[in-house]
Amino acid sequence: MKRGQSSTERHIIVITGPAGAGKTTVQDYLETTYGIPPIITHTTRAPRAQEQDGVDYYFETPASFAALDLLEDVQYAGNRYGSSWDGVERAWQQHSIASIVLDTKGATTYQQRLGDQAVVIYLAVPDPQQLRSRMLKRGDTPAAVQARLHSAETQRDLALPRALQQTGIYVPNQDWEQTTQQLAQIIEKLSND
Ligand SMILES: Nc1ncnc2c1ncn2[C@@H]1O[C@H](COP(=O)(O)OP(=O)(O)OP(=O)(O)O)[C@@H](O)[C@H]1O
Ligand SMILES: Nc1nc2c(ncn2[C@@H]2O[C@H](COP(=O)(O)O)[C@@H](O)[C@H]2O)c(=O)[nH]1
Repeated sequence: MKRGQSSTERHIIVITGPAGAGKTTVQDYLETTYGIPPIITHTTRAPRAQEQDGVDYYFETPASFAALDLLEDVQYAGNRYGSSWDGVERAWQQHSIASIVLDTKGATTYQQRLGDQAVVIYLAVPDPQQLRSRMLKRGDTPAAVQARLHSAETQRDLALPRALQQTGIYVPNQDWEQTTQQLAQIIEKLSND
């Protein structure tokens, strides 16, 4: 299959939403529960405690990031992030459904470029105090949490963007049990496509 060629059988679950909403938690759950492989993306951000190169991200320098052949890339809270067709194809070699965690700008790009192959899930946690306490609980420093919450990108991602309102699936992530039930419905529908 050529890069970007449309296929009815292969899908990417694009998980988006504000910082601290639970996107990585959902991605990990989809992998452990359904065997859905994550697409690993690239960033110039420094690794957090416990994060590993090649597992959580490919951690890049500004120079190595600039040399990448990327499908899309963004600036988020002062760092660069980007994803590649190679990453998508590597995940699709393992499973017909893959997942990727993106900001809402990247999610919009995936929807525009992949059409129905991109299934966008918007994880909603509308209360910034809840996002703050989740990031603190995760181990982020208070200064990092403050900077992240005040970034223009997090403020933008607090709401589902207009471009995703028709096709994006709104998933409130307050009650984890309810979240997993909604995820099960999404996976069942995709598996029957
Ligand atoms: N439904 C939930 N209820 C309570 N806590 C949750 C829920 N979902 C995720 N969390 C917790 O919230 C914290 C942030 O989750 P996670 O790191 O997955 O967010 P994220 O959206 O990937 O954040 P970022 O974009 O900043 O990387 C984690 O400690 C996670 O365990
Ligand atoms: N458009 C893209 N967004 C990405 C990519 N990889 C991660 N992200 C998003 O960036 C922010 C910040 O991530 P963090 O790990 O530093 O908290 C978050 O919204 C991610 O979803 C990417 O390749 N492209």
